Amino acid sequence: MQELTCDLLVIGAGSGGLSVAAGASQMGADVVLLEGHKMGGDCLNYGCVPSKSLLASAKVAYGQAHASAYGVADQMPVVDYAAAKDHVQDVIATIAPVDSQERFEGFGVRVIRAYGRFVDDRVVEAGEHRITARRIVIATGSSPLVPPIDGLADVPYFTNETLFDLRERPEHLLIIGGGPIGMEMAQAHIRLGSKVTVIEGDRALGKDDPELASIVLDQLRGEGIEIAEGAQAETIASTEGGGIRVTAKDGRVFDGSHLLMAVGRKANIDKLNLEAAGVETNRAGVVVDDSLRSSNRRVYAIGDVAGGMQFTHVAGYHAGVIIRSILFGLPSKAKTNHIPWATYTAPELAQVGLTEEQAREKHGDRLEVARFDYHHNDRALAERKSKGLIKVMVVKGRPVGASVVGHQAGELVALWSMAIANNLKMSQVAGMVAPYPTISEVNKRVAGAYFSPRLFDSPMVKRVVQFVQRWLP
Ligand SMILES: Cc1cc2nc3c(=O)[nH]c(=O)nc-3n(C[C@H](O)[C@H](O)[C@H](O)COP(=O)(O)OP(=O)(O)OC[C@H]3O[C@@H](n4cnc5c(N)ncnc54)[C@H](O)[C@@H]3O)c2cc1C
Ligand SMILES: NC(=O)c1ccc[n+]([C@@H]2O[C@H](COP(=O)([O-])OP(=O)(O)OC[C@H]3O[C@@H](n4cnc5c(N)ncnc54)[C@H](O)[C@@H]3O)[C@@H](O)[C@H]2O)c1
Repeated sequence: MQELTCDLLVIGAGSGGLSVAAGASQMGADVVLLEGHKMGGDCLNYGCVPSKSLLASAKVAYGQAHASAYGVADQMPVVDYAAAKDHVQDVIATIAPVDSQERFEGFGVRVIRAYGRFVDDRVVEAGEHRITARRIVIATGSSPLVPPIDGLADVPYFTNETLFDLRERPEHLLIIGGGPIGMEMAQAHIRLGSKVTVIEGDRALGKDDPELASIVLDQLRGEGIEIAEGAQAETIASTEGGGIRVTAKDGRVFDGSHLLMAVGRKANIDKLNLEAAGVETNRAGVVVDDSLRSSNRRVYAIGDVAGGMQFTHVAGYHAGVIIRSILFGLPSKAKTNHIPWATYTAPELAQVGLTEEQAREKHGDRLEVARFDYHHNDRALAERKSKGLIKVMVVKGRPVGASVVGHQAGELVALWSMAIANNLKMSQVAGMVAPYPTISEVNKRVAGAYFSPRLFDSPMVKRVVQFVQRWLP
């Protein structure tokens, strides 16, 4: 066993761990990084990157089949599913050097390719190494949750860890779970030529505003995806023809050729022997305070394993929060009110801060909701992507949440993250000038919509204008 000591030990080389290791090492800390599997973690290998790449192939296929509205003949797309997967792997390979062992060794990080396991409150073993660290960061991410559904163990099924390796196009893909993984993969596959059925126990896209989510669901159903809501999968079995049958609690039956499980995540804590370190856990993962510290003050947890919002940009944000505390000993807290998320279906669905329902519950009558429809955005009309809506929840002139559905919703929501993070007023957003014609004018126009009734429906404003006009030379 080789003994090592360091300032900072990072366990997990995914979105969170790599950000901490890169930042801390470049600012002078002595960093050891452990990775038991692939550098880059879920996002690069099995998550964001492959899913968005496959959606990009799907978008091209859909565009070919729906070109005539633009004066270009529709073409039945000839999809080579395996070639689309080659495209996915090519994108991963292009990004991989950024997350590579070589790059991190170039920063001076000692990278050990082994799973880490706590021995006591500040010592971790990994492979042939025993590492004693002043501070330890758990950034071990999450894995697909595979619930104990009757019969599941007896049929072949895919998760996000195996789907991107599948080379033959599924004839009929059954997807259990109508969250972001389920809905993104549903649209990717219907557009690439599979039949798709989504079996959702509650409400599809249930974490988002229902009014906006329904615009996405209408589009997906219009493209041919069967979305069964309130259908809790209860039993799964193979059929005689070699297919798969899912039966819901209420008796509904769904037959298909392939099955994707997309019912949420479980934190990767099993291999860590956290009891030895006195690190408390709960069902969501490692229990942390606002500073992302665990019950062991030397040990932090960030990203998916910390059990909160599970997104790459959250893992990256967490990294910044703890670097401040670990390297400089400064107080630093993670906030959530300005963290956006987006689901990359077409149309996209994005959220930051409170939804209308949450804002109504928290702020009651003080809440005002400004709305603006994509149908009034000239660029969206020119592109024939005018199905969309933005809602901004405003309290005392400041945004507390924004929900966007439509073309580039994920891009639009970033502005509202900045507004909320900096406690900006709606007047400051309205003061921005967006180039014409861009989709981002939607952001300015919704701020304008907040002020319109105050300016255009106010007898007082009218009286002042008439008075001033009488006296102006
Ligand atoms: C299909 C899919 C699509 C997604 N799309 C998006 C998206 O579009 N946008 C977005 O923001 N998020 C998306 N996500 C979520 C995103 O992938 C995760 O939130 C993000 O990867 C979390 O980063 P992390 O650093 O916490 O964990 P990970 O990136 O998973 O990294 C954890 C690493 O730790 C390693 N590890 C685990 N245990 C140990 C141990 N004991 N010792 C050493 N190493 C260990 C693992 O091998 C892994 O490499 C998606 C997820 C999925 C599944
Ligand atoms: N665009 C993005 O940023 C993006 C994309 C994909 C994933 N992610 C991240 O990955 C996480 C996991 O995604 P997910 O879609 O797996 O999880 P999820 O928790 O968001 O959705 C899972 C869905 O499965 C349903 N479900 C659970 N058990 C069921 C059963 N037995 N039968 C039928 N339905 C059942 C739930 O009601 C829920 O709607 C997301 O929460 C998100 O943080 C992000």
